[in-house]
This record gives sequence, structure tokens and C-alpha cells, in this order.
Amino acid sequence: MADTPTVLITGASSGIGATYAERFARRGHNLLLVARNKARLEALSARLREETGVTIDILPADVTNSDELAAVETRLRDDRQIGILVNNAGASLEGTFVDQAANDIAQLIALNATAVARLASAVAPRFIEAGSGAIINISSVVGLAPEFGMSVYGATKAFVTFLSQGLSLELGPKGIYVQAVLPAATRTELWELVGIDVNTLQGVMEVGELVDAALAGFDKREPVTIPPLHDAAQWDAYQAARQTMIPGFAQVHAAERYRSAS
Ligand SMILES: NC(=O)C1=CN([C@@H]2O[C@H](COP(=O)(O)OP(=O)(O)OC[C@H]3O[C@@H](n4cnc5c(N)ncnc54)[C@H](OP(=O)(O)O)[C@@H]3O)[C@@H](O)[C@H]2O)C=CC1
Ligand SMILES: N[C@@H](C=O)C(=O)O
Repeated sequence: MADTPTVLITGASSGIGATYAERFARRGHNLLLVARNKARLEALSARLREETGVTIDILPADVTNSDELAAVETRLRDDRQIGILVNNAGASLEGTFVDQAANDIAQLIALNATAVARLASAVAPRFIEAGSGAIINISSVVGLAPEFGMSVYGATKAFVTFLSQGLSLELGPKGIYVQAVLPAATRTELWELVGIDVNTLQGVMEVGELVDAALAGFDKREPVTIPPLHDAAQWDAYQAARQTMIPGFAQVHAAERYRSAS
């Protein structure tokens, strides 16, 4: 695969995705930008073509629509120039679980989880055949913290982090790099879309700083990059604590504390 492969970015019309587009274009990568808002994709691609000289295509698509998602999957399967997938398109959901309509929950899962897995699934076989390629999945620290009270959104992001860690183990030995990026609150339109004024929040990262940090993690080939986490040893300890349980999972008998019921 080329040293500067084409990068397909979902959710490239604003926020984190648009910033990835700008940063990868400045690194000399050609781009394929995906989102629903065609006018915004056209404006961004025109500006970045002018500023960087790279080739930029757009593929307007709603990745929760099965036909439109299939068009993105086909491009990932067939376009051998694409060597990096940035699975970034996503949204949050207003309110608490009982306020959220079942259809909105299903739609959020389709966007934040199903599309992410399907697009990775579309590209992975070709990357395996090439022996190289990278998949960047934009997750969230919310997926580590049910305490934040964003149960469905957090569950989709826990899925993305788990999927990324699993794929890193499965695909890493075949030459493919998989990165989960876990931002915390970042100044983008996502907040306004769920009725929150981002200016009322504490500790909000600017989107350029977030993406630059994520790309520093990418360059180091980190499997999990958490830009706002200052003490990296905390993540290492969390992983180590989880891993200490694994050898104990295979048991013929239930734990002593569950044996008194009958
Ligand atoms: N901002 C934050 O605080 C944090 C964000 N994240 C994650 O970062 C990612 C990017 O969000 P962010 O940049 O903040 O928010 P934005 O709202 O700015 O960007 C979301 C992007 O996703 C696209 N998108 C939304 N729905 C669809 C759809 N159905 N099909 C295709 N594209 C879609 C939007 O484009 P269009 O409307 O044109 O389709 C837009 O380009 C998300 O996965 C989010 O969960 C993670 C942690 C914190
Ligand atoms: N997108 C934010 C929550 O809605 C986050 O992931 O922090």
C-alpha cells in the first residue's frame, strides 16, 4: 500500500471528522469524505484542495440507511487506494433512558455502533490481503463511565472501544493497525444537536487539540488513545485489573457466594 494512502473519513462534514480531513490533507493524503450534508462536504473539499493540492472525493451518505451504507462498504471493498478508515460519524441523544424513544435508541445504535462495525468489516479483508492498513474508531470516555448517565450513548462507545481492542488483537498480527480514540467533551456541534450549550461545560477540549493528540497516538501506533487522560498509568492499571480476572473465568462451579440459593 502507498506510504500516503487515501483516507476515508465518515462524519467529515463537521467537528472531529472535518478536522481529521484537514490534518490528513496537510500530511499529503488524498481523501474520501462521507457524511449526509453534501454542500458542507463540497465546501470543505474545495477549500482543502485549494490549500493542500491533494485529491478529494466526496460520497454523501447516511450510514444508517442500508443502501447508502452499502455504497460506502462497496467503495471500501473495491478502492485499493483507501488505506485508512476513520470511523468517526456519530451523535449523542438527548435526555435520560426513559425519555428516549425506542426508535431514537435504535437509530443511535445504527449510527454509533452498527455502521462502525460494518465499515470495518467491509475493509478488513482487503487490508489483510494487502498486509497493511489502518482503522481509526472514534469512541468516547463516556463508554468507560456509566456514572455519566448517558446509558445508550455510552453503551455504543463501550462497543466501539471493545470492538477496536478486539480487532487490534485479531488484525494487528496481519499488519493492520486499529486505534480507538476516546475523547472527552470536545467543542463541536454535537452538543448543540442535543440541546446543550457547550459553553456551559467545564473542561472542554478544542477540536484541533483533540485531533492532533489523537494523531500523535496514531503515529505511536497506540491501540487506545485517550487525549484528555493525563496519567497514562491509570489506563494501564485498568487494563491490568481487567486482565487479572481472565484466567479465573473458566470454572466448572459457580463462586461460593452464589451457592446457597437452593
Ligand atoms: N464532541 C464531543 O464532545 C465528543 C465526540 N465524540 C465522538 O466524535 C465523533 C464526531 O462527533 P463530533 O465531531 O463531536 O460531532 P459533529 O456533530 O460535529 O459531527 C458528527 C459528524 O457525523 C456526521 N453524521 C451524523 N449522522 C450521520 C449519518 N446518519 N450518516 C453519516 N454521517 C452522519 C455529521 O454529518 P452530517 O450531519 O452531514 O451527516 C458530522 O459530520 C462522534 O462519533 C462522537 O460520538 C466522542 C467524544 C466526545
Ligand atoms: N459526545 C459526548 C457526549 O455526548 C462525549 O462523548 O463526551
